[in-house]
Amino acid sequence: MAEEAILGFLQNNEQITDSGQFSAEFNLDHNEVVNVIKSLHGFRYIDVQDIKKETWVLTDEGKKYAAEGSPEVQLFLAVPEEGSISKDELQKKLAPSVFKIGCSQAGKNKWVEMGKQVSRKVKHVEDKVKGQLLQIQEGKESDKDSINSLKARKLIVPQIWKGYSVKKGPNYAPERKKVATDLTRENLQNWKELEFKEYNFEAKGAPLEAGHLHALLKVRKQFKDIFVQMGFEEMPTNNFVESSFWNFDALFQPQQHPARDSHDTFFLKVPSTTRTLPEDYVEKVKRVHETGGYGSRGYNYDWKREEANKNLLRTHTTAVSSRMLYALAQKPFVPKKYFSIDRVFRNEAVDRTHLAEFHQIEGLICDRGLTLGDLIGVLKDFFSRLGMSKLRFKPAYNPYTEPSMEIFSYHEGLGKWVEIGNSGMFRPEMLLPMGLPEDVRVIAWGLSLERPTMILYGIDNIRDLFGHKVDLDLIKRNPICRIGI
Ligand SMILES: N[C@@H](Cc1ccccc1)C(=O)O
Repeated sequence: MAEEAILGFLQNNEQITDSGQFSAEFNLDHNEVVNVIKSLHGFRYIDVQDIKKETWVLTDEGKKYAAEGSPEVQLFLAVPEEGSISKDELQKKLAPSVFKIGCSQAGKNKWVEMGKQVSRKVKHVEDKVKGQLLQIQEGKESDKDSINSLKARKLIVPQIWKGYSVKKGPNYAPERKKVATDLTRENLQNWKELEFKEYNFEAKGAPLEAGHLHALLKVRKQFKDIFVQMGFEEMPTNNFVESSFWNFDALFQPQQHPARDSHDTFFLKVPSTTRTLPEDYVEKVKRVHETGGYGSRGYNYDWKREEANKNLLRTHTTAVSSRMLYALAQKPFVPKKYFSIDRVFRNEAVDRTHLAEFHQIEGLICDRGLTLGDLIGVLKDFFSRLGMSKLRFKPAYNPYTEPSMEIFSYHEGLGKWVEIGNSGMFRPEMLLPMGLPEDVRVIAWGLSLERPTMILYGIDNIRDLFGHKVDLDLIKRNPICRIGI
């Protein structure tokens, strides 16, 4: 229908100036006309030019008044011709919004006298608003004043109308020839008899159903790149199961510490204990817990080997750092910069911001004579590479670091300071039993991977990001969000 009309019209006329008017004249649906135009254009039967116009369409409220009359007229008609009606009575007769708007408009128009009693001030009124709305609904031109007043009352909104002007194209013919579009076996065998559709190099093609990287993986890669640029080596983190010894004891975390409770930590049933620990070192750790040494008073309690042997799911990647530092201490000293990004587990109540497992990012530098100033300098360098240059530090407590500092950053988007990590200098009670030289200091910090990822991707429920309820669509659609420069 539309195709015949367009090709037929162009046979006798130079052009279709406006596909909208054309559709109205020939009583065709404009959407259908547009589809045909696109298809004919694809085969170059026609040349086209876009037309964009601003038109007005009725809002839901506007449509209601176009059908039922404006609120002011509805209100006027509800007031008796003679005498008056009480305001309460009038209110009962009308919908609440019609009453409210009707009162103010009919009052403004001086159609009614508004008091406790309401009465008419004029004999007849004309529903201009309804008339104007109908005119717009029918696609007729309206004057500026009515457009402005309807717009102010939110009864109409602008809409961009898109159409085309159309001329004959290089392949124009009054009737469309059937062309072959696919390179099938049959089409290739009959190629001499067939005409093939021209190849469209501009066509978008079918969207690819490819794999998509999870947001956490993308952000992890960025963190990894930053560490590598700063000269850090990655620690091996492939052991989710760890002994309490490396997770807690080696970190000078006393055996009565609440984090070592099964309410906070997942302990393993099978195998419930570790097989081997370095005995000499265990002895030194026991001593520093019980009686101190290296300038420390220790905790003064009975340190139990069975407690240290218990297997658990590591609660922080600092367990890996303690293994690595111990290994480092067994050889002639060389300074090191280490990092890791991997999973840790905590026995937590799950809510919008907590899961029982998450990822920790951890960095440490081990060298002679490091100071708190070095730690602050490294943190400023590290976080500025993430685009966070406004930092604040708050004194904090960790059993294994002294001093310890929580790290806060000013988040421009959220307009407030947010906690982004934890840091500190490992205690001598931790480093000296390992056998590291006395002047070696270790500065370290840790943060979660989930938190910056949620901020970057605007996700407010961690369960949408990770776990069995993860939103697969989000993974498909998520863009590359760059942190830093
Ligand atoms: N292990 C700490 C982070 C941390 C790492 C290194 C030094 C200080 C703190 C945590 O779980 O929050």
